[in-house]
Amino acid sequence: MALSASRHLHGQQRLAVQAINTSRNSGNTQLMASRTSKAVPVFNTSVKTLQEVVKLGKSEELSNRQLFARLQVDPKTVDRLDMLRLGSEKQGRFERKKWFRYEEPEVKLPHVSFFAGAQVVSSFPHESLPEVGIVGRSNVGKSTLVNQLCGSSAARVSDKPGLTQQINFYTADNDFHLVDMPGYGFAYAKEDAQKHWLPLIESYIRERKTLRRVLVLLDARHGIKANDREFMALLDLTHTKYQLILTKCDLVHRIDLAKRHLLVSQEVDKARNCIPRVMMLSAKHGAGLNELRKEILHTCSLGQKYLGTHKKKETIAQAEYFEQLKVYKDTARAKKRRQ
Ligand SMILES: Nc1nc2c(ncn2[C@@H]2O[C@H](COP(=O)(O)OP(=O)(O)OP(=O)(O)O)[C@@H](O)[C@H]2O)c(=O)[nH]1
Ligand SMILES: [Mg+2]
Repeated sequence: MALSASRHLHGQQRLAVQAINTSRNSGNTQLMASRTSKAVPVFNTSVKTLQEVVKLGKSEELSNRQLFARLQVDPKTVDRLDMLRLGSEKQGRFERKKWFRYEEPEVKLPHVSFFAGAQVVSSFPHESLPEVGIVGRSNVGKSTLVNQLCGSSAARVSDKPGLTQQINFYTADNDFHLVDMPGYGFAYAKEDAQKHWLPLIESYIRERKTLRRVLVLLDARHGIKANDREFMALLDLTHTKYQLILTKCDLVHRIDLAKRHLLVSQEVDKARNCIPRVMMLSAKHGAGLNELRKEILHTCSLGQKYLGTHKKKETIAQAEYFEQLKVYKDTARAKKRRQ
């Protein structure tokens, strides 16, 4: 597991991250940024723009936080987050008061029930149904996600990190399995326990033939951390398909969420086994869960069974929403002109 984090990065991304690190190490206290310098437009324009920001960071010795603040987001992306109710909103002046909302058609997954827990490889259950594994740092919300995806309370959840201490297998109506793993990067876990879990997770990932995809959960407030990179390097090495999910999106303002999404997407752009689409959700508020449910169903080849008329309903709901959004924006523009 002790794989070098930088090995996972590619060419330009590595340069960008190195430059960000250099700017961080070179002393953030001596800030040379002029207040008048322009924000660099970034969203939707891929690696080139990240380089621009990094160049700016180098020339002005900005910290990561300041670089982050300089990123600009595409209003269309913010509208999309708004539609899916992802990200928090500042109260007061920045709060959007709306009389309409996107009535997202719900995707229902079958209830899950716990059927096996494994602390050693020999306890892994027999390989039968397609499996989706859930990994991530401790306390990122893995067990909560298992519950929220399937509307159950089968998985135990705690606000203290390190609750899940074995690999837990949940079956969804004998159609597929969700596999909840212990978290990594938990500093207070007894070293023995950490030493035990990591090889166990690694064995599961290396050996499990029915494993269709691994969902790597990242806290939207922090993005990709060093131990996430190590884990992703392992997944690349073992040719395991994986996808990144930003969780706890309700705790991040939507502009910052858009920026975080951009940076994470750019970092994994060229990772060999990573699905390029980085998903966002809030297990607490339910935002983004439908998108992930659909992704899981398609991964387990269950789309036809569960998503029969969903696409049609979704198209109608979206058309209605965009129509109302247009009216809302036109009214707001007219009001502004009158003032
Ligand atoms: N605000 C917010 N809190 C969340 C969200 N998802 C999970 N939490 C909270 O995060 C805490 C940790 O959740 P768990 O599901 O136990 O996290 P875990 O990743 O399984 O943790 P370990 O088992 O220790 O690895 C709990 O207090 C949850 O209520 C979310 O989307 N938003
Ligand atoms: Mg857990």
